[in-house]
Amino acid sequence: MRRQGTACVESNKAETQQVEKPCTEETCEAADEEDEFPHPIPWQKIEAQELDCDYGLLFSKEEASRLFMQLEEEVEYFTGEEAKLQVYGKTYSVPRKQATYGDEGLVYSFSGVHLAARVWTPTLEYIRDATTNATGHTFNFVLINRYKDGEDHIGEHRDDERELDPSCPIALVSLGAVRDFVFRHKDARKEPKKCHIEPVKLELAHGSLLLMNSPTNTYWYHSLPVRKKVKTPRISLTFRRIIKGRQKRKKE
Ligand SMILES: O=C(O)CCC(=O)C(=O)O
Ligand SMILES: [Fe+2]
Repeated sequence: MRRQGTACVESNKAETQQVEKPCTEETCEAADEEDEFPHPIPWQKIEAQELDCDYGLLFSKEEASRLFMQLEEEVEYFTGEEAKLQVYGKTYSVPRKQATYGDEGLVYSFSGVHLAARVWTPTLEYIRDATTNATGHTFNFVLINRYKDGEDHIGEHRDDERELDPSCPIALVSLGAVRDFVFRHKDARKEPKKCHIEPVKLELAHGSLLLMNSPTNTYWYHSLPVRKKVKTPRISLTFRRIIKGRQKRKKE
């Protein structure tokens, strides 16, 4: 992604990050003029050893709420077998709802499931294009996760599937309830711990965009932990670029 000349950041309450100082109105304007993308947003850089992310607010609260409601009408989530997950030969229910949309013929495979993309809806195209305008990257696929409340979650994983284009970051758009998002370095997970690398914890705001740049997903696992106090739903959209020739076949 290309960044504005000056980072103009409020705060995303990243617990372990240094927050850059907000810039003045003049420097923000100057940075906007320099930017080649039509929808420049104030980015915050989030860095740690082998972790490189950019975080910013892509949509205002009002627009994010409108998009959330439209997605509630439009998105068709998987049910039945497609809503299950396979780990070491065992089948589990996914503790959230999932859907995939994208360019024709795309299939995304992970944890033993092969998810075929439905055709983009108008709202998904709008969010995808806003993400492209803000980042300069194009995406041909989106995985949508819907968490009905704080009981729904996603366990630690890396999005390192071989069909993902390594030159394209994963762009995570959040709508709805604010949730914690935790990165943990792969060497800090196993016992005995190889090294002490602190986790990186973020709060993903309504309307926010988190760009996970290379090599983040090679070294860092991420999760959205259970948060029992959260009583309202959240939708996450992870826009990706899949290399067509590398996909596995969809299971018959
Ligand atoms: O809900 C989130 O923000 C995370 C989703 C995620 O990690 C994924 O779709 O791979
Ligand atoms: Fe992920």
